[in-house]
Amino acid sequence: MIIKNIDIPLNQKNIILIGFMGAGKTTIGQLLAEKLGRRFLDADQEIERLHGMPVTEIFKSLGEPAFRQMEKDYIVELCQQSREQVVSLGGGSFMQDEIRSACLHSGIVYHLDLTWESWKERFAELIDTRPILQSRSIEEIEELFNSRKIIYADNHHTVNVDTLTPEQIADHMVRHLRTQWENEV
Ligand SMILES: Nc1ncnc2c1ncn2[C@@H]1O[C@H](COP(=O)(O)OP(=O)(O)O)[C@@H](O)[C@H]1O
Ligand SMILES: O=C(O)C1=C[C@@H](OP(=O)(O)O)[C@@H](O)[C@H](O)C1
Ligand SMILES: [Mg+2]
Repeated sequence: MIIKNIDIPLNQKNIILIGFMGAGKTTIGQLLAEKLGRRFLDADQEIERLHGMPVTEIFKSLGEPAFRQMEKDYIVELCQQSREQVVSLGGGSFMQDEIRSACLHSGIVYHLDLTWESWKERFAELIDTRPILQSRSIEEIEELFNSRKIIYADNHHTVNVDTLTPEQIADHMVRHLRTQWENEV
């Protein structure tokens, strides 16, 4: 795969949010984009728009492999073609090598990290809209959480989201990004 957008200035790179379902990627990405005056793209919302159905329906009627293919097509293309966006990924997309590689080469990747204890408190509000959670026991979800954490460790910056509000996290990221942009030589 040829990856474009590698050699662009740091302040033009897409900012890409990764992390487990419910970590706050969509909520914080939207806030961060507003604060930076950038366009916001949520991969799931864009896939829903492109294919004309909700993610839950894609899983139900076309199956998970079809959804993973849609994610790969959409995110790899986005990494190649766009700059200066804030992009929130779906939690499973970073498991695909091509997506991970395209994001890490072309963007600034922030991992929104939270502990299993904090995550469990969000479980009830996630279950209806995350098909991946519906077919698993809590023990299996914990296993998935731990195995994905290893993959998410491949990032540029990690932000712990256990105790702060989305607003505080977005503010922290703005400060962090501005420091990086100012220090670029
Ligand atoms: N820092 C936070 N503190 C408390 N609740 C949060 C926080 N970030 C997100 N949430 C809540 O968790 C749920 C999942 O958030 P969402 O942004 O959809 O996560 P993701 O896109 O990572 O799956 C939402 O109900 C959201 O309001
Ligand atoms: O982790 C996953 O496999 C998924 C995460 C979801 O996005 P969020 O991480 O925004 O919840 C969505 O892409 C889909 O339900 C699958
Ligand atoms: Mg999301």
